[in-house]
Amino acid sequence: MRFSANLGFLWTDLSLPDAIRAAKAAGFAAVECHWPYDTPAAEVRAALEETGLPMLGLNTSRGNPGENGLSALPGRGAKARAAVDQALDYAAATDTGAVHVMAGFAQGPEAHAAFVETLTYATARAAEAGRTILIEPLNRYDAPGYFLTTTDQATSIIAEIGAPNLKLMFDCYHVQLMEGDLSHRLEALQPQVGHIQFAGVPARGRPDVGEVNYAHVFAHIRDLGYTMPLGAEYKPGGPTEDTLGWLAPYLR
Ligand SMILES: O=C(O)[C@@H](O)C(=O)CO
Ligand SMILES: [Mg+2]
Repeated sequence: MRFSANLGFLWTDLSLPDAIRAAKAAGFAAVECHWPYDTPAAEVRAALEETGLPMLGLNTSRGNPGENGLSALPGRGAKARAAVDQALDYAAATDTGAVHVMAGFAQGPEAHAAFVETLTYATARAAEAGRTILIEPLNRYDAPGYFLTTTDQATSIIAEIGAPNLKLMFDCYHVQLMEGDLSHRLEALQPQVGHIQFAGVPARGRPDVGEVNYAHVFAHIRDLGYTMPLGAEYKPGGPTEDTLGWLAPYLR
């Protein structure tokens, strides 16, 4: 198994380039981030080249304070497309494979239509550069009112748009809180999955603490033939190095 360090949560005490170096030193095979826009892309690219780690993904902007993405917000289409452009430009400058297009807090048919419109734009633009667009259902405890909450909703949107580069971000943490049944869902949804993330449930801490047995889940993912690095997207609650005991068996 190979793992990707999510630098939105891990090593947040370091600059993004130094966090990339720390992830390499700890044995991660890849990195991913949330919103890297305050760091010049050239600095991130240099750290990626120095370490040899790929950047797997980054997110579109959340928008104004209190917002959590713009793509499903009726009347905000121009801003949503600008966020997509910003993310794809940063991805091009850092050779990042995927962009997670964040839906935002919205409900109802108009939000659905807005989200489909933004994703249609995003997938067409991303396809020109061979990049993937990800959509991610978030749980109702952390993101109450978020538009995208279940894997059923996500796969129905993916089917409606029909773009081969539109994929599901299967975050085991969110899926466990909303739906459970991780093993069956991972198996059934494998064709639509573009990236997998994980964290301990329910505290979103290190993965070897909580109600999910990740040693079992990781073995199941391996047995399904999935070979991409899995995204460690958890809040360490202290020095990241002190939380990496779960990783050690996979580095031998
Ligand atoms: O799970 C998450 O929260 C993230 O993957 C994210 O992209 C930001 O909401
Ligand atoms: Mg996630």
